[in-house]
Amino acid sequence: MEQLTCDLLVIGAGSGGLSVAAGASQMGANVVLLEGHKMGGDCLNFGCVPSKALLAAGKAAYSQSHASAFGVSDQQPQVDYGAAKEHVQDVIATIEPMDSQERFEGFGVKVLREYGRFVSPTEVEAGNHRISARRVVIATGSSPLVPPIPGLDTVPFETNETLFELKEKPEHLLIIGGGPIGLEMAQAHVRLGCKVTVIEGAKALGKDDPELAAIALESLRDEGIEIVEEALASEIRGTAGAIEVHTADGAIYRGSHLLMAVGRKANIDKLNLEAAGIETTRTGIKVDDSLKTTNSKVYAIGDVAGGLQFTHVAGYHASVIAKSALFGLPSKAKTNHIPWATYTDPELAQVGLTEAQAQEKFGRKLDVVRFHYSHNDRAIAERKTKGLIKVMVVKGRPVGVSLVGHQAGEQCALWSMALANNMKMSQIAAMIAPYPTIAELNKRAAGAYFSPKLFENQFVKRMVRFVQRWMP
Ligand SMILES: Cc1cc2nc3c(=O)[nH]c(=O)nc-3n(C[C@H](O)[C@H](O)[C@H](O)COP(=O)(O)OP(=O)(O)OC[C@H]3O[C@@H](n4cnc5c(N)ncnc54)[C@H](O)[C@@H]3O)c2cc1C
Ligand SMILES: NC(=O)c1ccc[n+]([C@@H]2O[C@H](COP(=O)([O-])OP(=O)(O)OC[C@H]3O[C@@H](n4cnc5c(N)ncnc54)[C@H](O)[C@@H]3O)[C@@H](O)[C@H]2O)c1
Repeated sequence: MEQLTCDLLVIGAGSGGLSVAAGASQMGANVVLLEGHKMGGDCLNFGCVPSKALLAAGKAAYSQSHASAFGVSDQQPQVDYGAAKEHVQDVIATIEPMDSQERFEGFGVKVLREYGRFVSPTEVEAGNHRISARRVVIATGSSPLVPPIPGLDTVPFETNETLFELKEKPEHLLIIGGGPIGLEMAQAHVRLGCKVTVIEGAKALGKDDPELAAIALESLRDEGIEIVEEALASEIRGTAGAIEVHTADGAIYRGSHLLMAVGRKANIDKLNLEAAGIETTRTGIKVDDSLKTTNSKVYAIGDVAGGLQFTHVAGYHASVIAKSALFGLPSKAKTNHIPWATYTDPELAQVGLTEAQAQEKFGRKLDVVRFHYSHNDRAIAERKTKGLIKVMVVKGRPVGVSLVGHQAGEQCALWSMALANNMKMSQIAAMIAPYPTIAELNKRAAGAYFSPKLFENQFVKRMVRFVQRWMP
């Protein structure tokens, strides 16, 4: 067994682990990085990147069949599903060098392509190496949750780890789970010419504001996706190509392929956490505000930390712990400014509190302002008028923003900045967006907060009349 010592041992080379390793090594730390499977982790290989690439293929097909509104005749798209999957793999291959072993070795990181397991509070074994580290970062991510639904083990099914390799076009894709994975993949597939049924046990897009989720769901249903809610999958039957999902209410849904998209489970099984005195929760590794585990020399970041599970959260976590692991400075992770977006068309995005959460926290102090895409000139020109921005405001400052519509994910970034810096609505209103852009929505939403105060205010009216009387 080869003995290694380092300042920082990073376990897992996904979004979180790579960000820590790149930053720490370039700032002078001696870093060892372990990866048991693919460099780049879920996001690059089985998550964000392939899902957005497949959505882009679906969008290309959809625009062919929906061109007549622009004076261009509709065409029935000729979809080569296998070629669409080759496009997905090509996109992954284009991004891959950024996450490659060679690139990280170029930063001076020692990369070992092995799974790691703790053997003591500060030592980890990986293959024939025993690594002793001053600080350890667990960034092992999550895997698709496969619940023990009776019969599931008797039929072939896809998860996000297999779907992007599937080359045969599903005639009828059944998707269990109406969260972001289920609905993004539902729209990509319906646009590529598959029949799609989404079976959701509770409410589809249930983590988002229901008013805005309803707008997204209406569009998805209009495109032909069957979305059944309050339908808990309770039994699976059938054979390859002829699969049945039975739900608790007695209904049966039949299709050719099945995708399981019912959430995630933290990757902790291989880590032997007991040897390091690291405790877990129902959703992942137990961490405090500074992302330290119950072993003060070990941090957990990204999906495995069991909170919000997004690539940008893993990246943010990396920056939070870099401060404390490298410089010994106090550093805490906040959540109030973390956005998320579901990249269906229309997109659905959220940062900070939803209306219901803000109402519960602030009661009568809360103002909610809305602005509809149908009043945005660019949205009208692009025929993307279905959408809404809703801003929750307390004492002149935004505490949450929900968006549904064209580029909602892009627009959300501005509000994350506003929340991160505790900005006022007046500062958003002072921004000038180029005309005509979707971004004008943000300024108009801020304006909508001030308009009743300015336009329906008797004092303002009297003041203007008074000044006008005396003005030369
Ligand atoms: C279909 C899908 C679409 C998604 N789309 C988006 C999106 O659009 N935007 C977004 O922000 N997020 C998206 N996500 C979520 C995003 O992929 C994750 O939040 C992100 O990848 C988490 O990063 P991570 O570093 O925590 O874990 P991962 O990226 O999963 O990396 C963990 C790595 O650790 C390795 N590992 C595990 N155990 C060990 C061990 N014991 N030793 C060594 N290595 C180990 C794994 O092999 C893996 O490579 C999506 C997820 C899915 C599944
Ligand atoms: N655009 C993005 O940023 C993006 C895209 C995809 C995934 N992700 C990340 O991946 C995570 C996982 O996504 P997900 O969609 O798998 O999980 P999710 O937890 O968001 O949704 C899973 C859904 O499955 C339902 N469900 C569970 N068991 C069921 C059953 N037996 N029958 C019917 N329905 C059942 C749940 O009610 C829930 O609505 C997300 O929370 C997110 O963090 C992000």
